[in-house]
Amino acid sequence: MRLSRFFLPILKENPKEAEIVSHRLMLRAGMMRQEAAGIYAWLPLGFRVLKKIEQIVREEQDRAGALELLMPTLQLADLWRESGRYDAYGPEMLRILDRHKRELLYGPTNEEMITEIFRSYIKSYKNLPLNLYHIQWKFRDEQRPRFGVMRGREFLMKDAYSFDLDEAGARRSYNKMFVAYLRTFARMGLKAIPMRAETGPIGGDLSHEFIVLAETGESGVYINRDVLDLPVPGADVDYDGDLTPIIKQWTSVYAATEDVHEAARFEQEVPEAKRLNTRGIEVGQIFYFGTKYSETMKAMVAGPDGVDVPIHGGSYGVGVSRLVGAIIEACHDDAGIKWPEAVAPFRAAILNLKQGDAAVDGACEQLYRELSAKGVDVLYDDTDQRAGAKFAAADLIGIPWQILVGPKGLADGKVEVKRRSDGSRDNMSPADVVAKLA
Ligand SMILES: Nc1ncnc2c1ncn2[C@@H]1O[C@H](COS(=O)(=O)NC(=O)[C@@H](N)CS)[C@@H](O)[C@H]1O
Repeated sequence: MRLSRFFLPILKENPKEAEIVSHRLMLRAGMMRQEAAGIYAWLPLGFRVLKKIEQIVREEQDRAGALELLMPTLQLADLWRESGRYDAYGPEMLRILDRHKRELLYGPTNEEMITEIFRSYIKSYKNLPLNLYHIQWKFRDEQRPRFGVMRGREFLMKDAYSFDLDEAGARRSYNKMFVAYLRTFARMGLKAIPMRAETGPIGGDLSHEFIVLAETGESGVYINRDVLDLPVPGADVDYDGDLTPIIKQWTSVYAATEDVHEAARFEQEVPEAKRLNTRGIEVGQIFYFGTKYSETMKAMVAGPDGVDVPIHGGSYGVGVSRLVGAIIEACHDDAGIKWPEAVAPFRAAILNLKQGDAAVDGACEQLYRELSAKGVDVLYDDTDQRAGAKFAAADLIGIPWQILVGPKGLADGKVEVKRRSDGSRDNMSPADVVAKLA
């Protein structure tokens, strides 16, 4: 992508409404624009990151055996009356009347709708276990939307829903999602710690939140530092095998949100030097809620003995749009964002340090052509800004690799490669840059 042809409305100043670094940097880096309280337009640079995060979530859901579908954002109120949550959900629910005065709502979550879909087709335990998911926009009329995409009103969520014959089966489904979440967040360069949590409006009696440590996080957390060094299951993890050793390993080290924290146990179990009380950002939450929805909504299957029983369910959410902010909270410095390569909007930026100089222009064009031909996502800063402004922009938007092309280096057949994550620099030939990044 040539920057002269892109749409990247970088802000010079820090927007005053931004209270946390991710909100400030997303606005300054031209990644998004607020259209209403808690409602954002995703501009091209931010949208590229959102799609990369979404794709990692999708790949790990698929690896765990979940099946992707897409449910609508609008739902019938009557569906929520069946489960008894229509009134219980309260003012966070955006209620809508259509032209025929039919009562609709903008879905904050989809337990009811997925249960309705399930019960319409599945009647036998032989079709279980089943895990259906989608990646869809949600609306929650938060009292105080704030911190940019961290607590929005319209936000993108992956929500998966599992269906099993009994609790044992449902726990196996729960464990698959637990492992998939460990892998998902690790692939984004995050350490997301699974912690026991309250179940809240979703319900049930078993839930874990996956929390990224960050001072600006809304959740207070208490952990044994050992949890930060536990191994994340590899891509070859056997989802049809026994996952309980992995779950046991990750849940036997103390990690709890403040709502379920047990101070006495923490003191007793965790050596002083290993105790950490800090804050974190909830990037995902998983729930086992048994027959909460299947009983009220009559989602039954005939068991092995032919008798109809309500299925045991669970739901599993990931804050896809929140993750854009969470990753910035975890990966930034004073100059701007430091994207982990897996989610960066572009892998490399070519900075032409002397626009109009034939040798420099030629070298940049050749690098741009060769890297693009090898499938490397490149942003070529071919604007006529001075070098200092180009350095600042590249640091701000957080592209992992910067390729600085100037007349002096070129005279020696070299360009400078800067690694954004640690600031390290290397001089090498353009051909070696292509070999390194392709
Ligand atoms: N207002 C919000 N803005 C941005 N992300 C949010 C917001 N509310 C929740 N999320 C994200 O969405 C994830 C799942 O939301 S949730 O309420 O915990 N779970 C559910 O809704 C279940 N139905 C999971 S399928 C959260 O872990 C969080 O990362």
